[in-house]
Amino acid sequence: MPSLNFMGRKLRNHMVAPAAKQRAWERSSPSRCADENKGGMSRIVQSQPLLWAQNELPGSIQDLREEVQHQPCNVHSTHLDQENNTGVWKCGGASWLRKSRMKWNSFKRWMSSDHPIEESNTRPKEPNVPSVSTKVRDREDDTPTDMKIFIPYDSAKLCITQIADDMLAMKSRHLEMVQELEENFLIASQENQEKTVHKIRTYYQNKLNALKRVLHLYQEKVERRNVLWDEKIKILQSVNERLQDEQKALQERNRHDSATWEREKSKIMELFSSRLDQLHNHQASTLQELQMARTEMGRVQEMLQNSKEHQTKECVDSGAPLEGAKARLEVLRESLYKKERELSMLIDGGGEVLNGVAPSAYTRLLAAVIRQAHLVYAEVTEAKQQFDMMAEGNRKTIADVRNKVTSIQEIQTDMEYVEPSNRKDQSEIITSDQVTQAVDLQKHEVLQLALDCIKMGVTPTINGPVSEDDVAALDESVKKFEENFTHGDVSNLEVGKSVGQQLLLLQAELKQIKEENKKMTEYYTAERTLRKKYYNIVEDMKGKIRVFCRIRPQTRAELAKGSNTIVSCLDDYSVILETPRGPREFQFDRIFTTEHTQDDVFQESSRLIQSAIDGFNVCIFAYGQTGSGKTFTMLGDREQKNPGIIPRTFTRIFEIIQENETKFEFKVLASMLELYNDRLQDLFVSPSEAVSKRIEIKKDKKGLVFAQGAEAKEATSAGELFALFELSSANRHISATKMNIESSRSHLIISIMLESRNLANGSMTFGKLNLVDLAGSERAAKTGAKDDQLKEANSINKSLSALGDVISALALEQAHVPYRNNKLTQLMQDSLGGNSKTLMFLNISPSDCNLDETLTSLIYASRVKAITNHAQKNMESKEIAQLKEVIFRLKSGQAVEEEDV
Ligand SMILES: Nc1ncnc2c1ncn2[C@@H]1O[C@H](COP(=O)(O)OP(=O)(O)OP(=O)(O)O)[C@@H](O)[C@H]1O
Repeated sequence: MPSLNFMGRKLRNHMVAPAAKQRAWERSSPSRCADENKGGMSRIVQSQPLLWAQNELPGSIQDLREEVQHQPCNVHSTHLDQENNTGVWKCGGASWLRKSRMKWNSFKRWMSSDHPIEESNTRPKEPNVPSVSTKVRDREDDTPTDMKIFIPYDSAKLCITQIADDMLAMKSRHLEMVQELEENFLIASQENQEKTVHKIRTYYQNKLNALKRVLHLYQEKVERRNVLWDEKIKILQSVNERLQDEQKALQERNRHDSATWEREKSKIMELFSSRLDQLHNHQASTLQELQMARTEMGRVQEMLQNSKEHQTKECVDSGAPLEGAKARLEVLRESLYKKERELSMLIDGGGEVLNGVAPSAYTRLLAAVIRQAHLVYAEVTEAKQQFDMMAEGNRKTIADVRNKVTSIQEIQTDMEYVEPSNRKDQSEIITSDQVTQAVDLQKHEVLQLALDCIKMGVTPTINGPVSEDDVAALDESVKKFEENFTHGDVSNLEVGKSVGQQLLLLQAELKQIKEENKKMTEYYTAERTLRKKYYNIVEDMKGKIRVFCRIRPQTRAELAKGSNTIVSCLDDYSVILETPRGPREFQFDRIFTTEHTQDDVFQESSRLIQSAIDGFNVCIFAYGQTGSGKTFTMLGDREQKNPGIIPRTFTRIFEIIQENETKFEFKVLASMLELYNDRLQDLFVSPSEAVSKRIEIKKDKKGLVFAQGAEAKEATSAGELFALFELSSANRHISATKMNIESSRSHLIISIMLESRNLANGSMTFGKLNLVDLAGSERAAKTGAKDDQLKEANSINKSLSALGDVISALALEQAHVPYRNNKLTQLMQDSLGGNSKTLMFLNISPSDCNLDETLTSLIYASRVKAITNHAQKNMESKEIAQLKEVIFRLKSGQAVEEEDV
């Protein structure tokens, strides 16, 4: 049975009409729809009616294709309507078919025109099944036009139903696809949007971060500057306060002196001003006289003029002379000239004759007054100021008055051009004005002269001829004046002078007291230092553990952070820590500041090296938080430009040995151990070898602690000892903390056994010198330690806390001291509270960022100071030493000489 492919599906259950039947159908349908074939309908449609009448549907593929390809809506509806009318197409499926067709067509249009890509994307072509449109087109091309295929009604119906189903399915699929596409699009756009937003956000976030960093740097800079300024301001403030205090004290002292002086001063000033007033009054009266003389002269001149006119007339009339008038005029003129001379001399400062006083006597009088005044001026500061102010004010007034006088003179010159009738009145006004100004000017000039003379202590020179009577009169007045000065008014001046002198004396006394104070302070400090020194020696003799505190300088990191210094030194023995609750003072045996060198530090500790050689157990150890300067103190810097206690000790040991080699025979043995993660390690062997080595802490019969299993190597020079130390340093554990500082993560214990034999008596001494660089105490959280580092930190803290417990127990003199709690305390047993001289270095940071650690360390070290050791010399007599030697030789199978026994 032949099958049809339709829309990619095989159509089964359809009947293909036999060829004969088809041909008959073709023949019997010549022009069935001739009228309807207006829109170019195919021939198939035109030839249908006959068969339709026989209840047979147009079942050819061509028909279906036609229906599918064209827009048959109106045509087919007409056609179907017709069929309905004829009752052939009765199944009621026309509208259904139409709808399907319409949907199909619209879908086809959508597929072919608008969404070619989507079609290919969403519905991949099956390789062997062509798409509907292609297939139909192919068939159009391939199928001969005269070929007819008849499909039975049932098959067609089924086919159409299937098509409809397909279409519905397809529609729903496409709707889904559209929806999916829309969703995809939405998601994609959303993603795009989010990506863009993310990109923008990241870009701006980066920018913001960079800006923040810059801002942070600036802030740090500003903060650092602020801190510096604050410090400077503080210093300035303290200086200012000190100055203010001093000023207040001086003011206080001056106040009651100046009150007395004020009174005396006003009296002196009154005296001066009354003297000056007298002079001024005299000048004024002289000037008035002069004025009167001038007026009189003017009147006489007028009279003369009148009489001239009269005389001329009379002469003309009678010829008599004007003898009387002339004589009077001469007298007047003479008196006027005299007055003018007096005045000018007075103004020039050198009056020939003043009020009947001769110049030499006048000079003496003036000199006496000026001498007294100058004394006051020179010795009393307030008086000096007052005088200077007065002189300045007076100078200004003189300048003003001179200006006025000049302007009056100018007016006088202009008067020459004024009408003679007006001239008289105006000249009178001007003259009176001139007189007032002249008096004023003289008054101030005299005052200025007096002030200048007082200031410089000189007497103005007066020239001119002097009569005998004048001299006698003046001598009399000078005497009177001097008497007045001595017995009466002048006493005030004396008081002023004595006040000034007292002031000077007081100042000198103050200076002396200050110097004495300074000396006293120096003596006190020296005394205190000496007392402490002796105290230290006594404590040393008693065997107390001595604690030195060393303050390191601020590190670069701390300076960069802008940390403040909170540790200061009161003296060589007291350190003060500024805490939020106020300053706390701690006392130690010695304080070393940043100004102290490695040499200073070693000098203080070198006495103990001699003790070790003398047969004592000596322990020097450094304690402090990480980075506080323990290694710097014990070992020095990495380049060994500033060697610490350990290398210096090596050198010193052999220096002492060399100094005593004629009297003693020495043997130096060294062992170097590390306590890392609660494990003792011999540093003379590599870490890999050390793993298999077991070291145990033991005590010998004398109670001296030693590490069994650790090598002790002999050194015959400082160089050898140093080489041994370098060898051990290479095997040490160090790590970098968060602060990026190379940090010791283990406790370093260097034990130097010093054996000496007295060549004179054969006695043996055994000293042990323990040099310990403890690992840094630290807070794990602060250093950011993790894993191995955290383990290290825990182990270090555990050992240090065990050390703290031992210290507490020893300080409180408890019966049980928990030495055995940790290997560190076990090792240090004979150094702490044992048979030892112990020196502890407490290293601290001066910065506020380490306040907590510094405070803890200071408290810790304060407790250590309370411990008393019982230092004893490890010595054996010659006999014991010899017996030991014999026993040793016997044990080792050597021959024993009689002498030995
Ligand atoms: N007195 C000092 N003068 C100058 N620099 C010092 C002084 N003390 C310490 N330093 C410097 O401070 C830094 C830290 O010192 P150091 O390594 O000695 O500390 P530490 O306490 O031994 O640290 P850790 O416990 O981590 O080993 C070093 O760079 C050191 O040079």
